Amino acid sequence: MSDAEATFSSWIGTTELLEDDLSPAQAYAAAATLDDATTMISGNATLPPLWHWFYFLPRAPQSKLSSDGHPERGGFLPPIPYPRRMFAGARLTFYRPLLLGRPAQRKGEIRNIVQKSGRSGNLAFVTVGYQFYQQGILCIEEEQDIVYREPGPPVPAPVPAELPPVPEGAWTRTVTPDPRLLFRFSALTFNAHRIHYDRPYAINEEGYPGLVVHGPLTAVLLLELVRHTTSQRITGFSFRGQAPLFDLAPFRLVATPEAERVILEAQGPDGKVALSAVAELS
Ligand SMILES: C/C(=C\C(=O)SCCNC(=O)CCNC(=O)[C@H](O)C(C)(C)COP(=O)(O)OP(=O)(O)OC[C@H]1O[C@@H](n2cnc3c(N)ncnc32)[C@H](O)[C@@H]1OP(=O)(O)O)C(=O)O
Repeated sequence: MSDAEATFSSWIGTTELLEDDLSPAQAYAAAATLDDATTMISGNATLPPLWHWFYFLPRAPQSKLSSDGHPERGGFLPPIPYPRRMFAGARLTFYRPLLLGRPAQRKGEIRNIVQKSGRSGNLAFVTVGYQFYQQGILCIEEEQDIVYREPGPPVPAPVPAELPPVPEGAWTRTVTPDPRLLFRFSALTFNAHRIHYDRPYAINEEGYPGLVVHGPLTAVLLLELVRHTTSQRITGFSFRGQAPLFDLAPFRLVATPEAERVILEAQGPDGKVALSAVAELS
């Protein structure tokens, strides 16, 4: 066990309970942000997979935000001393869709804290489990990996290169991220992390070459490509962020269907995989 793991092990098992009434207003805002004119949003509609990320928003008062924009650590999340927070990945099982306009509960729990040494320096991964309930029934189970990096050299911008060939039968979409999209996604998720909308901060403080695309935004865009292309039910989804994407160039989404699943990639302008994912279908 590393020093950091020993120091913060008492956080494992910490829980948090949030309630949300799943207002249709937030789903309308999500549909607008995603340029989605077809998803039905009404009192009895169901929430598409991953759209629960637009609910159960953080409630830290302004005076309790850190300089990076996230709520101060040391409450539900442990006070890991590495300053650069990123969303590293998640694994989800969708048992039944949440219903809009009805109260729902989110139970959160700190499940694990692991220190690793990566090419970018020392890393601490915090795994957070979430369970979503409506009328006492478990609807979604989720595990998120949040990574904290120590400060390191500036992250270079990807060098544009030819993209790899698209596999036969794959669905693709090119996304041009811009500050308007990133700002609206930050607003939807009530995420004040400055790397997504404050360019001088992202470059001068955290060492990125531009605004950082939210991992959850890329994940939502990939799963929306699946949802709008197949009529099969999405029962599971997992993803891992391998390299950041920036608002400096378009990136490509590639979805390759297999028997009961879809293999997903977000490819950066350098042709490398920035985020890999799998959607399970039934
Ligand atoms: C919202 C939100 C924040 C965001 O949205 S931030 C933007 C989205 N996230 C990203 O762009 C993260 C992209 N990933 C990276 O930048 C790098 O993968 C990362 C996490 C910095 C690690 O890179 P390294 O080169 O330093 O690490 P290595 O590849 O050498 O691996 C070292 C060990 O760590 C494990 N590992 C690496 N990446 C992940 C991952 N995504 N999930 C889980 N584990 C990971 C890797 O397996 C190695 O482990 P070993 O046991 O083999 O040593 C918000 O803040 O809310």
